[in-house]
Amino acid sequence: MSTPVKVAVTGAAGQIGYSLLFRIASGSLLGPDTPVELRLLEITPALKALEGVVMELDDCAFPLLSAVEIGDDPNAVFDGVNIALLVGARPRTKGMERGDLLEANGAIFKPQGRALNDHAADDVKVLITGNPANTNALIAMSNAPDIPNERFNALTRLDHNRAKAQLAAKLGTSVNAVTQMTIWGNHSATQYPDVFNALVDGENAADAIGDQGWIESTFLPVVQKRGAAIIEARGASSAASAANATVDHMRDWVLGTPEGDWVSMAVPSDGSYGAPEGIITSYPCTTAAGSYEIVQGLELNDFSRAKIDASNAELVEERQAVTALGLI
Ligand SMILES: NC(=O)C1=CN([C@@H]2O[C@H](COP(=O)(O)OP(=O)(O)OC[C@H]3O[C@@H](n4cnc5c(N)ncnc54)[C@H](O)[C@@H]3O)[C@@H](O)[C@H]2O)C=CC1
Ligand SMILES: O=C([O-])CC(=O)C(=O)O
Repeated sequence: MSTPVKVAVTGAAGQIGYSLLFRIASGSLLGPDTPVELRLLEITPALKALEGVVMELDDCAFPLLSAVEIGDDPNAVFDGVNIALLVGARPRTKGMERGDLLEANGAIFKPQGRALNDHAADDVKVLITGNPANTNALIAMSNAPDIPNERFNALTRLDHNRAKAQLAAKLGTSVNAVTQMTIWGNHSATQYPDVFNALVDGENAADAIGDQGWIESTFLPVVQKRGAAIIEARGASSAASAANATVDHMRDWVLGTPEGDWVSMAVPSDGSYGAPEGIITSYPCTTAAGSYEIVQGLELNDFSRAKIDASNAELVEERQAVTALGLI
């Protein structure tokens, strides 16, 4: 067996943590041949609950789980970590938009960015799930000048998976038939799920749907507002599906995407497709050998262009807000 990979998870005693840790320890993240060491960060009052979760991890007797360490000091917990999954943040409740969490949650990511900068392994990859995910990732990245920017991603894979599921249901096919789906922009209600560049059984998805009205009035709002619909139904924000998407994103980043397909990842903009540089925005990406590339050369019609520009404009506003708060 190889040396254990050190995986940090913040907010480990929370809802998402309760699904995520067991998936990581069972081998879903890095495969059946890679042992993992978990480094779990929580705020001090949640450490007792976290001890209970660790007891449950012990009771699973996972063959791949080599060690678990917990703590409330990011400088200690992030020491030598190769992967950091930053989940810990307050979730929104009914009636809130994710951006309403900027001030409260943004403050968490500045010290965590610094701690990663000072203590993580040289190869660290950082994925931000805690909302508002794109701008929290920008805060963490901006406070970690020694870590290359492209090692900071934010999660839009849940939106990507939701879009695939809605499309497959509409066309009465399997999710496996849906490829080349893209979420553009912010993980917020302005995100743009793009069916014009997606394929269903190899055919253009928009052509297969053949109904612009359904795309605009049903598909887009259902995907954009799915998080709110889950809060309405469950009384709490999505957790198991968010943990699943977090695993999907990091697994693909480390292990690679399949030939002929891509995934949605919020990554630092390099100006591709006219996105302003210096924001973290969702793009179609392929990955290989632990690195991602933004898929180039896709055609965007005027409808798509306007939606993507609006979502990126929202990210610029969020960046201005956190700049004014002194977080970046
Ligand atoms: N990007 C996405 O697709 C999704 C993002 N989310 C977001 O993920 C975040 C976590 O959601 P849940 O697990 O449901 O929330 P939760 O409230 O159940 O758990 C959050 C945990 O984070 C901990 N925490 C707070 N401050 C911390 C800090 N400074 N360091 C370490 N831990 C800290 C809390 O003590 C709590 O245990 C929320 O911001 C939520 O909105 C949720 C679903 C999807
Ligand atoms: O909607 C929320 O607040 C939680 C979340 O990000 C999602 O489910 O997409």
